[in-house]
This record gives sequence, structure tokens and C-alpha cells, in this order.
Amino acid sequence: AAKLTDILSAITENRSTPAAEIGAARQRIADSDAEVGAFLRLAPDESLDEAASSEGPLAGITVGVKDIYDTRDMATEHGSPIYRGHRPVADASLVSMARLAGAAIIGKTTTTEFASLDPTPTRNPRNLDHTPGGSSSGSAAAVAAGMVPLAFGSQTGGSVIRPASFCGVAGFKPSFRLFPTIGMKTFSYTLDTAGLFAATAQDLALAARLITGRDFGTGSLADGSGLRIGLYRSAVDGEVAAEMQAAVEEAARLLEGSGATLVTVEEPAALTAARSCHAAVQGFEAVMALSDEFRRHREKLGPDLGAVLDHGATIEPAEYDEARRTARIGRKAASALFETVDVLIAPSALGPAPLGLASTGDALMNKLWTLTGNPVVNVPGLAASTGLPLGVSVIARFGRDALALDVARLLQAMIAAPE
Ligand SMILES: NC(=O)CC(=O)O
Repeated sequence: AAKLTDILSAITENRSTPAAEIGAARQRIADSDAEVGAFLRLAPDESLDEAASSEGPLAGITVGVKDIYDTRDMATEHGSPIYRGHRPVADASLVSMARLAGAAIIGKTTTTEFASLDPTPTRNPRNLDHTPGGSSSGSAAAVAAGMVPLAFGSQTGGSVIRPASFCGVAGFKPSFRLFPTIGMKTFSYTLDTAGLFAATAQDLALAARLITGRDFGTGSLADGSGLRIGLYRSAVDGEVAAEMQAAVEEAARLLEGSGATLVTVEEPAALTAARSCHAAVQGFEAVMALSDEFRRHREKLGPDLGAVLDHGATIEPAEYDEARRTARIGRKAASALFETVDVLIAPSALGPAPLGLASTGDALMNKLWTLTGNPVVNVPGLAASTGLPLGVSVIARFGRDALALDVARLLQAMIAAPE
């Protein structure tokens, strides 16, 4: 796999150059994207030539960008025929910040329509008969296939953490609004969260720091001593496959074995209620976000999105306002959970990637934390008996993204360590 930290080390130590790394990524995409279908289009040569001569801290790092982020040098179609050929004048903020740091925005990755539910043709590199998940399908698949070391996604329900889990890569859904969503097509403006995919949690932390200038942890946790880990028991755990539950418990044992204190945290009623109000918040806001497309091009919308908007259009403002109140109470309950533990661990999905491409899976394990805005990191490395990946979520207090990434780095290292 193309690992961001290794590429940057190779360039720093003069064992490689940005131009060589960009050329190698183009070759990897040419070699493997025909069967995976992660990319929609690649950047023009002049963009990549410009990036090849960059001296920024991310020089040589090629990035796949979900096609709901505006790019000034490539079409941006949001997975919809309504936007075919649409060409923004300017980059989305996060894309511009990555370019300023020297990254090479190498291509646009597939997205479900408007980042909702109607699937893409992209396949799971771990097993091509299975979905890579969604809505950030191409970004997760591109990193899992080792085509690029970094990819941008977004999450409104579970669209970063779930595909990261299905594809066996590290995924980062930051605290709400930590990354800008300016220039990213809006689906639900109190839920939409920009996120990242990479091979490891260490790569995620480094990329996030170099793009935003913020601290995302030092990776200095040698073991779990001093950590208080909460094994989260939700009201919907009955939906979780036994193998996924076992994977989370394996992760808990690893952390406990390295010195962490492990407690079980039962879901408070306020968070069960918050999870249940996600659909009303999302549906009501999506009808506003896509009002023009919904009213003027209803026949061009996919069946799943059409159903979400048809239902959303029946939600009264008072119902939406009640859902927002429930969400706010949920955020307070989430904050209280972190008085007793440093991080929670929980399943990143209901199980391994479903067979076939008809569905991108279920966001049931993710949408609560999208609504509350807590940072979540998917830790890859564990697998089902079929070999399909099973991801473990590390969830921290709002704003403690660095801690979530540090614990994720420790856990990923322990999972990868030989017995
Ligand atoms: N955008 C989203 O998060 C929807 C999903 O979870 O598939």
C-alpha cells in the first residue's frame, strides 16, 4: 500500500522525489483501477506537473478527492447526471489547503449521488464481489487498493467510517466543523463532515496536521497505561454481527492488556433518542440543500435519494426543530460520557462489507456520532473469517481529535504486531 508517512520519509531522505511519487501513483491507478473503478477522472497534466515541482510539506502526496468537492481543474458532478460536465471556477477550501501544502490532487473519486445512498459501480479491493461501502466509495477503495496514500471523503450518516471499515483502511471523521466544508456539495448542513482516508492512523494524523496546521497528536502513546477505555454498548448492538462484536472485544482486550483500564459504558437514553432523530434532521435539511435539483430534476434523481427527499418533504418545521432539540440534549449526554472515560470503542459497521453492489451498507453504527459531532477514527487490521475487514471505531470527546488519533495509532500498531 502507498503509505503517506513512508513516501514523505523517502522524499525527505532523497530516496524519491515528488515527480517520481506522482508518476508511481499514476501507474498504480492505471494498473488497478480498471477492476476497482475508484476514479471518475484524473487531473490534467499541467496540474500534476505543477505539483511535481512543489516544495511544500505534502509534496509528492497524491490525493483522491470525492466528487462532491469542487475542483477548479476537473469536472465536479456530485454523482448526478444533473451536474454532468459541471466545472467549478475555484477549489473547495480543503482541496485548496491541500494544494497549498504541496499535495497533488490526482483525480476525482466516485461518490454516491449527492453523497446519499444510490450506489456507485466501485468495487471493494479486498474482494471485488463486495461493496466498498458509501457514500465515499471511490476514496476508500482507492486507498485500500494502494493507488493513493490519501483521499478525501465526507460523512453525513456513516460515509467515512463505514467504507473505511469495509475496505480495511484508516478513516477519520473529525469533530464537526474542524475541517471546512466550503465548496463541498451540501446534503445536510448540520451533519455534513469532511473526512480523510489513509493506510494508517499515523498517516491520517500527519496529513491532517500538514493540511490544517493543527496539532493531531504525537503518536507518543507507548501503551495503554493511564488510558480509560469505554467499551460502548448501544441500544442497537443487537444488529451487530457476532464477528464484528468479537473484533471490538479483541481490540478492548489488546488495549487492556497494554495497561488501559477498561469499563463497559451503557448507552444513555438521550443518545438512543439522538440516533433516532438523525433521519429527521438529515431529511429536512436535504430537501433544502437540494431544493432546486429536487424541484426541477426529480426524474434525474436515483430511487434511494428520491425516497429520502420525498419523505423529507413531509417533515414539518416543528418536527425538525424537535429533532434539533433532541440532538442538542444528545450532545450534552455525549459530553457527560467522557467524564469517566478518555475514549470509547465501538463497531465501525454492522459487520463486513455486504455481498454485491446493490447497497453501500447501513450507517447504524455511525450516524449517532455524526449527529453529536464527536471525532471518530476507524482502525483497520481485524478481519472476519472470510478475510473481509472489520473496523473498530475509536471515539473521543468533541475537540479531542488528537487523542482519538493517538489511541487509534496505538491500537493499529497492537493489532498489526506479531503475536
Ligand atoms: N453521506 C452519508 O454519510 C450517507 C451514508 O452513510 O451512506
